[in-house]
Amino acid sequence: MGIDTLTEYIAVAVGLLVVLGGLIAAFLRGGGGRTKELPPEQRPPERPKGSADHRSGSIVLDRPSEHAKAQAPPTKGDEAPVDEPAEAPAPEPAADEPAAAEPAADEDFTPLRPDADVERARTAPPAATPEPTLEPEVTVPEPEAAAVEPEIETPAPTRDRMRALRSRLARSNGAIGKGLLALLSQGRLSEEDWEEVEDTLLAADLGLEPTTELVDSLREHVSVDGTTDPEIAKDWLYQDLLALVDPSMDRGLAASRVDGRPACILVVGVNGTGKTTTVGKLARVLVANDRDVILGAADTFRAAAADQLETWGARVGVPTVRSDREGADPAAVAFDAVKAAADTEVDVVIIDTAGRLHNKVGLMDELAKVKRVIEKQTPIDEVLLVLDATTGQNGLAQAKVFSEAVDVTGVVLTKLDGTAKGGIVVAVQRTLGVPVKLVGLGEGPDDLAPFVPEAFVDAIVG
Ligand SMILES: Nc1nc2c(ncn2[C@@H]2O[C@H](COP(=O)(O)OP(=O)(O)OP(=O)(O)O)[C@@H](O)[C@H]2O)c(=O)[nH]1
Repeated sequence: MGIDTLTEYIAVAVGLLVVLGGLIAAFLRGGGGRTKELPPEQRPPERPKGSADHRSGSIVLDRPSEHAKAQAPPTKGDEAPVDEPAEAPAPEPAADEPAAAEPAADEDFTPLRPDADVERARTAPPAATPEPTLEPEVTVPEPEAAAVEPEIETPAPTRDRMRALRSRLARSNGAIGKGLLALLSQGRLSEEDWEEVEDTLLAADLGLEPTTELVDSLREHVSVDGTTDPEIAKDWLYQDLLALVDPSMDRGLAASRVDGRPACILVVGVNGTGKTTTVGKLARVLVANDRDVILGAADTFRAAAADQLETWGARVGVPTVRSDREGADPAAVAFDAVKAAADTEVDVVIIDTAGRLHNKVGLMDELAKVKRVIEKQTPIDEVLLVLDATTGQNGLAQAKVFSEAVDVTGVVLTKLDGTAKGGIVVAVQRTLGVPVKLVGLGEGPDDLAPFVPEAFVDAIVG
Protein backbone atom coordinates (compact mmCIF):
# COMPACT_ATOMS: atom_id res chain seq x y z
CA MET A 1 0.00 0.00 0.00
CA GLY A 2 1.48 3.29 -1.11
CA ILE A 3 1.49 6.72 0.55
CA ASP A 4 -0.79 8.79 -1.49
CA THR A 5 -1.38 12.00 0.36
CA LEU A 6 0.71 14.48 2.26
CA THR A 7 -1.30 13.73 5.41
CA GLU A 8 -0.50 10.02 5.18
CA TYR A 9 3.15 10.87 4.57
CA ILE A 10 3.33 13.08 7.71
CA ALA A 11 1.51 10.44 9.82
CA VAL A 12 4.02 7.75 8.83
CA ALA A 13 6.98 10.06 9.48
CA VAL A 14 5.69 10.99 12.98
CA GLY A 15 5.08 7.31 13.74
CA LEU A 16 8.63 6.44 12.76
CA LEU A 17 10.02 9.25 14.93
CA VAL A 18 8.01 8.04 17.96
CA VAL A 19 9.26 4.48 17.52
CA LEU A 20 12.86 5.68 17.10
CA GLY A 21 12.63 7.92 20.19
CA GLY A 22 11.30 5.02 22.24
CA LEU A 23 14.17 2.82 21.15
CA ILE A 24 16.79 5.47 22.09
CA ALA A 25 15.20 6.02 25.52
CA ALA A 26 15.16 2.29 26.22
CA PHE A 27 18.81 1.99 25.21
CA LEU A 28 19.91 4.84 27.46
CA ARG A 29 18.00 3.48 30.47
CA GLY A 30 19.40 0.02 30.11
CA GLY A 31 23.05 0.51 29.22
CA GLY A 32 24.04 4.07 29.99
CA GLY A 33 24.23 3.59 33.75
CA ARG A 34 27.02 1.09 33.42
CA THR A 35 29.54 3.75 32.54
CA LYS A 36 28.95 5.47 35.85
CA GLU A 37 30.23 2.59 37.93
CA LEU A 38 32.52 -0.14 36.76
CA PRO A 39 31.76 -3.67 37.87
CA PRO A 40 34.22 -4.81 40.52
CA GLU A 41 36.29 -6.88 38.08
CA GLN A 42 36.87 -3.86 35.88
CA ARG A 43 37.74 -1.35 38.57
CA PRO A 44 41.35 -0.19 38.73
CA PRO A 45 43.38 -1.81 41.47
CA GLU A 46 43.57 0.05 44.75
CA ARG A 47 46.66 2.10 45.46
CA PRO A 48 49.25 -0.31 46.80
CA LYS A 49 49.53 -0.28 50.55
CA GLY A 50 52.80 0.71 52.07
CA SER A 51 53.51 3.47 49.61
CA ALA A 52 54.17 7.00 50.65
CA ASP A 53 51.22 9.26 51.00
CA HIS A 54 52.58 12.61 51.87
CA ARG A 55 49.19 14.25 51.65
CA SER A 56 47.94 12.35 54.65
CA GLY A 57 51.36 12.40 56.27
CA SER A 58 51.46 8.65 56.52
CA ILE A 59 53.21 5.66 55.18
CA VAL A 60 51.05 2.72 56.09
CA LEU A 61 53.03 -0.43 56.52
CA ASP A 62 51.73 -3.71 55.28
CA ARG A 63 54.21 -6.47 55.31
CA PRO A 64 53.22 -9.92 54.12
CA SER A 65 56.96 -10.36 53.73
CA GLU A 66 59.44 -12.66 55.34
CA HIS A 67 59.71 -10.22 58.25
CA ALA A 68 56.08 -10.56 59.10
CA LYS A 69 56.16 -14.32 58.78
CA ALA A 70 59.25 -14.55 60.90
CA GLN A 71 57.72 -12.54 63.69
CA ALA A 72 54.39 -14.39 63.87
CA PRO A 73 54.49 -15.16 67.55
CA PRO A 74 54.63 -18.86 68.36
CA THR A 75 52.92 -19.58 71.61
CA LYS A 76 54.28 -22.06 74.08
CA GLY A 77 53.70 -25.60 72.91
CA ASP A 78 52.77 -24.37 69.47
CA GLU A 79 55.91 -24.94 67.48
CA ALA A 80 54.10 -25.40 64.18
CA PRO A 81 55.56 -23.35 61.38
CA VAL A 82 53.47 -20.38 60.42
CA ASP A 83 52.40 -21.21 56.92
CA GLU A 84 51.20 -18.69 54.45
CA PRO A 85 47.43 -19.00 54.80
CA ALA A 86 45.52 -19.70 51.59
CA GLU A 87 43.69 -16.42 51.90
CA ALA A 88 46.80 -14.41 52.64
CA PRO A 89 46.98 -11.07 50.89
CA ALA A 90 48.68 -10.98 47.54
CA PRO A 91 52.38 -10.04 47.66
CA GLU A 92 53.00 -6.35 47.74
CA PRO A 93 54.72 -4.52 44.90
CA ALA A 94 58.45 -5.08 44.86
CA ALA A 95 59.04 -1.51 46.00
CA ASP A 96 57.59 -2.34 49.39
CA GLU A 97 59.72 -5.35 50.01
CA PRO A 98 62.91 -4.92 51.98
CA ALA A 99 65.29 -5.58 49.14
CA ALA A 100 68.57 -5.50 50.92
CA ALA A 101 68.14 -8.48 53.16
CA GLU A 102 66.49 -11.83 53.45
CA PRO A 103 65.51 -11.31 57.01
CA ALA A 104 63.79 -14.62 57.62
CA ALA A 105 67.02 -16.41 56.93
CA ASP A 106 68.71 -14.36 59.60
CA GLU A 107 68.55 -15.14 63.27
CA ASP A 108 67.68 -11.51 63.88
CA PHE A 109 64.30 -12.03 62.33
CA THR A 110 63.35 -15.19 64.14
CA PRO A 111 60.14 -14.81 66.10
CA LEU A 112 60.30 -13.00 69.41
CA ARG A 113 60.62 -15.40 72.30
CA PRO A 114 57.35 -15.16 74.14
CA ASP A 115 58.73 -17.05 77.09
CA ALA A 116 61.23 -14.25 77.55
CA ASP A 117 58.50 -11.71 77.28
CA VAL A 118 55.51 -12.93 79.14
CA GLU A 119 53.55 -9.68 78.99
CA ARG A 120 53.75 -9.49 75.23
CA ALA A 121 53.01 -13.12 74.69
CA ARG A 122 49.77 -12.68 76.54
CA THR A 123 48.61 -9.91 74.29
CA ALA A 124 50.13 -11.21 71.07
CA PRO A 125 47.77 -12.27 68.30
CA PRO A 126 47.32 -15.98 67.62
CA ALA A 127 50.17 -17.47 65.61
CA ALA A 128 48.22 -18.68 62.62
CA THR A 129 46.17 -15.58 61.87
CA PRO A 130 48.28 -12.49 61.72
CA GLU A 131 48.50 -11.83 58.03
CA PRO A 132 44.85 -12.07 56.99
CA THR A 133 43.92 -9.66 59.78
CA LEU A 134 46.42 -7.15 58.46
CA GLU A 135 44.53 -6.43 55.26
CA PRO A 136 41.39 -4.82 56.61
CA GLU A 137 43.39 -2.85 59.17
CA VAL A 138 45.43 -1.07 56.56
CA THR A 139 44.32 2.48 56.09
CA VAL A 140 44.16 3.57 52.50
CA PRO A 141 43.02 7.16 52.35
CA GLU A 142 39.85 7.72 50.33
CA PRO A 143 40.45 9.90 47.28
CA GLU A 144 38.07 12.55 48.62
CA ALA A 145 39.74 12.53 52.03
CA ALA A 146 43.22 12.61 50.52
CA ALA A 147 42.33 15.64 48.45
CA VAL A 148 41.86 17.65 51.65
CA GLU A 149 45.28 18.97 52.57
CA PRO A 150 45.89 18.65 56.31
CA GLU A 151 46.79 21.89 57.98
CA ILE A 152 50.53 21.90 58.46
CA GLU A 153 51.82 23.70 61.50
CA THR A 154 55.00 25.71 61.61
CA PRO A 155 57.00 24.68 64.67
CA ALA A 156 58.54 27.40 66.79
CA PRO A 157 62.19 28.18 66.04
CA THR A 158 64.56 26.28 68.32
CA ARG A 159 67.42 28.70 68.75
CA ASP A 160 66.08 30.43 71.83
CA ARG A 161 63.90 27.72 73.23
CA MET A 162 66.06 27.10 76.25
CA ARG A 163 65.95 30.79 77.08
CA ALA A 164 62.23 31.02 76.41
CA LEU A 165 61.65 28.10 78.73
CA ARG A 166 64.04 29.42 81.33
CA SER A 167 61.26 30.56 83.61
CA ARG A 168 59.76 27.09 83.66
CA LEU A 169 63.10 25.53 84.47
CA ALA A 170 63.82 28.14 87.09
CA ARG A 171 60.49 27.52 88.82
CA SER A 172 61.48 24.02 89.73
CA ASN A 173 65.22 24.29 90.07
CA GLY A 174 65.61 27.90 91.09
CA ALA A 175 64.88 27.09 94.73
CA ILE A 176 68.11 25.10 94.87
CA GLY A 177 70.13 28.06 93.67
CA LYS A 178 68.41 30.47 96.02
CA GLY A 179 69.01 28.22 99.02
CA LEU A 180 72.65 27.77 98.17
CA LEU A 181 73.24 31.44 97.52
CA ALA A 182 71.65 32.40 100.82
CA LEU A 183 74.09 30.12 102.59
CA LEU A 184 77.16 31.06 100.58
CA SER A 185 76.72 34.78 101.01
CA GLN A 186 76.77 34.55 104.79
CA GLY A 187 80.50 35.14 104.64
CA ARG A 188 81.36 32.36 107.06
CA LEU A 189 79.74 28.94 107.07
CA SER A 190 79.53 26.54 109.99
CA GLU A 191 79.85 22.79 109.50
CA GLU A 192 76.08 22.59 109.79
CA ASP A 193 75.73 25.09 106.99
CA TRP A 194 78.00 23.02 104.79
CA GLU A 195 75.95 19.96 105.57
CA GLU A 196 72.90 21.88 104.47
CA VAL A 197 74.64 22.81 101.21
CA GLU A 198 75.47 19.16 100.70
CA ASP A 199 71.93 18.01 101.44
CA THR A 200 70.51 20.57 99.02
CA LEU A 201 72.75 19.30 96.24
CA LEU A 202 72.02 15.66 96.97
CA ALA A 203 68.30 16.38 97.05
CA ALA A 204 68.68 17.88 93.59
CA ASP A 205 70.04 14.50 92.45
CA LEU A 206 73.48 15.77 91.67
CA GLY A 207 74.94 12.52 92.94
CA LEU A 208 77.46 11.94 95.67
CA GLU A 209 80.69 12.40 93.77
CA PRO A 210 79.75 15.65 91.99
CA THR A 211 78.27 16.97 95.23
CA THR A 212 81.53 16.34 97.07
CA GLU A 213 83.50 18.03 94.30
CA LEU A 214 81.24 21.05 94.30
CA VAL A 215 81.23 21.43 98.07
CA ASP A 216 85.05 21.16 98.17
CA SER A 217 85.37 23.86 95.55
CA LEU A 218 82.89 26.14 97.30
CA ARG A 219 84.64 25.62 100.62
CA GLU A 220 87.84 26.78 99.02
CA HIS A 221 86.20 29.89 97.61
CA VAL A 222 84.70 30.73 100.98
CA SER A 223 87.89 30.10 102.94
CA VAL A 224 90.05 32.10 100.51
CA ASP A 225 87.68 34.92 99.52
CA GLY A 226 84.82 34.65 102.01
CA THR A 227 82.22 37.08 100.82
CA THR A 228 78.88 38.48 101.82
CA ASP A 229 78.25 39.72 98.31
CA PRO A 230 75.55 37.53 96.77
CA GLU A 231 76.75 38.40 93.27
CA ILE A 232 80.20 37.00 93.97
CA ALA A 233 78.72 33.89 95.58
CA LYS A 234 76.46 33.51 92.58
CA ASP A 235 79.45 33.66 90.26
CA TRP A 236 81.25 30.89 92.19
CA LEU A 237 78.21 28.73 92.08
CA TYR A 238 77.64 29.39 88.39
CA GLN A 239 81.23 28.56 87.42
CA ASP A 240 81.43 25.44 89.56
CA LEU A 241 78.07 24.08 88.44
CA LEU A 242 78.89 24.80 84.82
CA ALA A 243 82.14 22.88 85.14
CA LEU A 244 80.16 19.92 86.45
CA VAL A 245 77.64 20.09 83.62
CA ASP A 246 80.64 20.18 81.26
CA PRO A 247 80.07 22.59 78.39
CA SER A 248 82.85 20.91 76.41
CA MET A 249 80.69 17.86 75.61
CA ASP A 250 79.51 17.60 72.01
CA ARG A 251 75.74 17.98 72.16
CA GLY A 252 75.15 18.13 68.43
CA LEU A 253 72.44 15.84 67.12
CA ALA A 254 73.20 13.63 64.13
CA ALA A 255 70.34 14.83 61.99
CA SER A 256 71.79 15.46 58.54
CA ARG A 257 72.43 13.11 55.65
CA VAL A 258 75.71 11.29 55.96
CA ASP A 259 77.55 9.73 53.02
CA GLY A 260 74.51 10.13 50.80
CA ARG A 261 72.10 8.43 53.19
CA PRO A 262 69.65 9.66 55.83
CA ALA A 263 70.85 9.99 59.41
CA CYS A 264 69.26 7.40 61.67
CA ILE A 265 68.11 8.13 65.21
CA LEU A 266 66.87 5.37 67.52
CA VAL A 267 64.90 6.41 70.61
CA VAL A 268 64.82 4.10 73.64
CA GLY A 269 63.81 4.15 77.28
CA VAL A 270 61.58 2.68 79.96
CA ASN A 271 57.78 2.94 79.91
CA GLY A 272 56.20 6.31 80.18
CA THR A 273 59.37 8.39 80.15
CA GLY A 274 58.07 10.36 77.19
CA LYS A 275 59.65 8.62 74.19
CA THR A 276 56.79 8.99 71.74
CA THR A 277 56.16 12.55 72.82
CA THR A 278 59.85 13.27 72.45
CA VAL A 279 60.00 11.75 68.97
CA GLY A 280 57.05 13.92 67.97
CA LYS A 281 58.62 17.02 69.45
CA LEU A 282 61.97 16.15 67.90
CA ALA A 283 60.36 15.87 64.47
CA ARG A 284 59.13 19.41 64.98
CA VAL A 285 62.58 20.55 66.06
CA LEU A 286 64.04 19.07 62.89
CA VAL A 287 61.32 20.45 60.64
CA ALA A 288 61.92 23.87 62.20
CA ASN A 289 65.52 23.39 61.11
CA ASP A 290 64.56 22.55 57.52
CA ARG A 291 65.10 18.81 57.72
CA ASP A 292 63.01 16.25 55.86
CA VAL A 293 62.03 13.63 58.38
CA ILE A 294 60.42 10.18 58.43
CA LEU A 295 59.21 8.57 61.64
CA GLY A 296 59.19 4.84 62.36
CA ALA A 297 56.57 3.61 64.83
CA ALA A 298 58.43 0.60 66.18
CA ASP A 299 56.45 0.79 69.42
CA THR A 300 54.13 -1.98 68.32
CA PHE A 301 53.37 -3.03 71.87
CA ARG A 302 51.17 -0.14 72.92
CA ALA A 303 48.20 0.03 70.59
CA ALA A 304 47.87 3.79 70.55
CA ALA A 305 51.57 4.58 70.18
CA ALA A 306 51.62 4.45 66.36
CA ASP A 307 48.50 6.62 66.16
CA GLN A 308 50.02 9.04 68.64
CA LEU A 309 53.22 9.25 66.62
CA GLU A 310 51.42 9.56 63.32
CA THR A 311 49.40 12.46 64.68
CA TRP A 312 52.55 14.22 65.85
CA GLY A 313 54.13 13.75 62.44
CA ALA A 314 51.08 14.74 60.41
CA ARG A 315 50.89 18.06 62.22
CA VAL A 316 54.17 19.08 60.63
CA GLY A 317 53.84 17.09 57.40
CA VAL A 318 56.16 14.28 58.47
CA PRO A 319 55.19 10.76 57.32
CA THR A 320 55.14 7.80 59.68
CA VAL A 321 55.99 4.21 58.78
CA ARG A 322 53.88 1.91 60.90
CA SER A 323 52.09 -1.37 61.14
CA ASP A 324 48.42 -1.46 61.92
CA ARG A 325 48.83 -4.77 63.67
CA GLU A 326 49.41 -4.64 67.40
CA GLY A 327 52.30 -6.87 68.35
CA ALA A 328 53.96 -6.67 64.93
CA ASP A 329 57.71 -7.20 64.86
CA PRO A 330 59.24 -3.86 65.91
CA ALA A 331 62.46 -4.74 64.11
CA ALA A 332 60.53 -5.18 60.87
CA VAL A 333 58.83 -1.80 61.26
CA ALA A 334 62.18 -0.17 62.01
CA PHE A 335 63.68 -1.88 58.97
CA ASP A 336 60.93 -0.58 56.70
CA ALA A 337 61.14 2.92 58.13
CA VAL A 338 64.85 3.06 57.40
CA LYS A 339 64.25 1.72 53.92
CA ALA A 340 61.49 4.28 53.26
CA ALA A 341 63.83 7.01 54.48
CA ALA A 342 66.53 5.89 52.06
CA ASP A 343 64.05 5.54 49.17
CA THR A 344 62.57 8.98 49.72
CA GLU A 345 65.97 10.56 50.39
CA VAL A 346 64.97 12.38 53.54
CA ASP A 347 67.53 13.86 55.90
CA VAL A 348 66.75 11.82 58.95
CA VAL A 349 64.68 8.90 60.17
CA ILE A 350 63.65 8.68 63.82
CA ILE A 351 62.61 5.30 65.21
CA ASP A 352 60.36 5.23 68.28
CA THR A 353 60.52 2.03 70.32
CA ALA A 354 58.28 0.53 72.96
CA GLY A 355 58.93 1.34 76.58
CA ARG A 356 60.65 -1.51 78.33
CA LEU A 357 61.83 -2.20 81.81
CA HIS A 358 65.57 -2.35 81.88
CA ASN A 359 65.51 -5.43 84.11
CA LYS A 360 63.50 -7.56 81.66
CA VAL A 361 66.12 -9.46 79.75
CA GLY A 362 63.81 -10.50 76.91
CA LEU A 363 62.79 -6.93 76.23
CA MET A 364 66.34 -5.66 76.28
CA ASP A 365 67.29 -8.45 73.87
CA GLU A 366 64.46 -7.37 71.61
CA LEU A 367 65.81 -3.83 71.61
CA ALA A 368 69.28 -5.05 70.71
CA LYS A 369 67.66 -6.96 67.87
CA VAL A 370 65.90 -3.84 66.57
CA LYS A 371 69.27 -2.16 66.52
CA ARG A 372 70.97 -5.03 64.70
CA VAL A 373 68.23 -5.22 62.10
CA ILE A 374 68.44 -1.50 61.37
CA GLU A 375 72.20 -1.85 61.04
CA LYS A 376 71.70 -4.31 58.20
CA GLN A 377 70.76 -1.28 56.14
CA THR A 378 72.39 1.70 57.75
CA PRO A 379 74.62 2.68 60.61
CA ILE A 380 72.70 4.17 63.52
CA ASP A 381 73.99 7.66 64.05
CA GLU A 382 72.26 8.44 67.28
CA VAL A 383 70.75 6.35 70.06
CA LEU A 384 68.82 8.67 72.33
CA LEU A 385 67.91 7.40 75.78
CA VAL A 386 64.83 9.14 77.13
CA LEU A 387 64.95 9.52 80.91
CA ASP A 388 62.26 10.97 83.12
CA ALA A 389 64.02 13.55 85.30
CA THR A 390 61.50 13.03 88.08
CA THR A 391 62.73 9.48 88.62
CA GLY A 392 66.03 10.90 89.80
CA GLN A 393 68.72 8.43 90.70
CA ASN A 394 66.54 5.49 89.68
CA GLY A 395 66.97 6.67 86.14
CA LEU A 396 70.67 6.01 86.43
CA ALA A 397 70.23 2.28 86.89
CA GLN A 398 68.04 2.26 83.76
CA ALA A 399 70.57 4.33 81.88
CA LYS A 400 73.38 1.87 82.56
CA VAL A 401 71.46 -1.14 81.30
CA PHE A 402 70.22 0.61 78.17
CA SER A 403 73.66 1.85 77.44
CA GLU A 404 75.04 -1.67 77.60
CA ALA A 405 72.32 -2.99 75.29
CA VAL A 406 72.36 -0.32 72.60
CA ASP A 407 75.33 2.05 72.92
CA VAL A 408 73.50 5.19 73.92
CA THR A 409 74.97 8.32 72.32
CA GLY A 410 72.86 10.97 74.00
CA VAL A 411 70.23 11.51 76.67
CA VAL A 412 66.90 13.28 76.49
CA LEU A 413 65.87 14.36 79.95
CA THR A 414 62.10 14.81 80.02
CA LYS A 415 59.78 16.41 82.56
CA LEU A 416 62.48 18.71 83.82
CA ASP A 417 59.68 21.23 84.21
CA GLY A 418 58.09 19.21 86.96
CA THR A 419 61.04 18.53 89.19
CA ALA A 420 63.66 20.17 91.33
CA LYS A 421 66.03 17.35 90.50
CA GLY A 422 67.99 19.05 87.76
CA GLY A 423 71.21 17.66 89.22
CA ILE A 424 70.40 14.44 87.37
CA VAL A 425 71.91 16.09 84.29
CA VAL A 426 75.34 15.84 85.86
CA ALA A 427 74.77 12.43 87.38
CA VAL A 428 73.59 10.82 84.14
CA GLN A 429 76.37 12.31 82.08
CA ARG A 430 78.91 11.01 84.56
CA THR A 431 77.33 7.58 84.66
CA LEU A 432 77.11 7.11 80.89
CA GLY A 433 79.87 9.36 79.66
CA VAL A 434 77.45 10.76 77.07
CA PRO A 435 75.88 14.21 77.03
CA VAL A 436 72.33 15.30 77.71
CA LYS A 437 71.38 16.57 74.27
CA LEU A 438 67.76 17.56 74.69
CA VAL A 439 65.48 18.42 77.56
CA GLY A 440 61.71 18.17 77.82
CA LEU A 441 60.25 21.15 79.59
CA GLY A 442 56.54 20.61 79.27
CA GLU A 443 53.78 18.82 77.42
CA GLY A 444 53.41 21.42 74.70
CA PRO A 445 54.47 20.49 71.17
CA ASP A 446 57.45 22.83 71.19
CA ASP A 447 58.54 22.13 74.76
CA LEU A 448 61.68 20.28 73.74
CA ALA A 449 64.88 22.24 73.82
CA PRO A 450 68.41 21.50 72.74
CA PHE A 451 70.32 21.39 76.01
CA VAL A 452 72.46 24.45 76.59
CA PRO A 453 74.62 24.09 79.74
CA GLU A 454 75.01 27.83 80.30
CA ALA A 455 71.27 28.47 80.09
CA PHE A 456 70.57 25.51 82.34
CA VAL A 457 72.99 26.59 85.07
CA ASP A 458 71.89 30.18 84.73
CA ALA A 459 68.30 29.10 85.32
CA ILE A 460 69.33 27.24 88.47
CA VAL A 461 71.51 29.97 89.91
CA GLY A 462 68.99 32.63 88.95
N1 LIG B 1 55.52 17.71 82.01
C1 LIG B 1 56.04 17.02 81.01
N2 LIG B 1 55.41 15.92 80.56
C2 LIG B 1 55.98 15.23 79.55
C3 LIG B 1 57.22 15.59 78.98
N3 LIG B 1 57.51 14.68 78.01
C4 LIG B 1 56.50 13.79 77.99
N4 LIG B 1 55.57 14.11 78.91
C5 LIG B 1 54.33 13.39 79.22
O1 LIG B 1 54.64 12.07 79.63
C6 LIG B 1 53.55 11.20 79.32
C7 LIG B 1 54.09 9.94 78.67
O2 LIG B 1 54.60 10.29 77.41
P1 LIG B 1 54.74 9.23 76.22
O3 LIG B 1 55.44 9.94 75.13
O4 LIG B 1 53.45 8.58 75.91
O5 LIG B 1 55.70 8.17 76.90
P2 LIG B 1 56.35 6.85 76.27
O6 LIG B 1 57.70 6.74 76.85
O7 LIG B 1 56.29 6.88 74.79
O8 LIG B 1 55.39 5.75 76.84
P3 LIG B 1 55.41 4.16 76.53
O9 LIG B 1 55.33 4.00 75.06
O10 LIG B 1 54.22 3.65 77.27
O11 LIG B 1 56.67 3.66 77.10
C8 LIG B 1 52.62 12.01 78.43
O12 LIG B 1 51.56 12.44 79.22
C9 LIG B 1 53.46 13.19 78.00
O13 LIG B 1 52.71 14.34 77.72
C10 LIG B 1 57.88 16.76 79.50
O14 LIG B 1 58.97 17.15 79.10
N5 LIG B 1 57.25 17.43 80.51
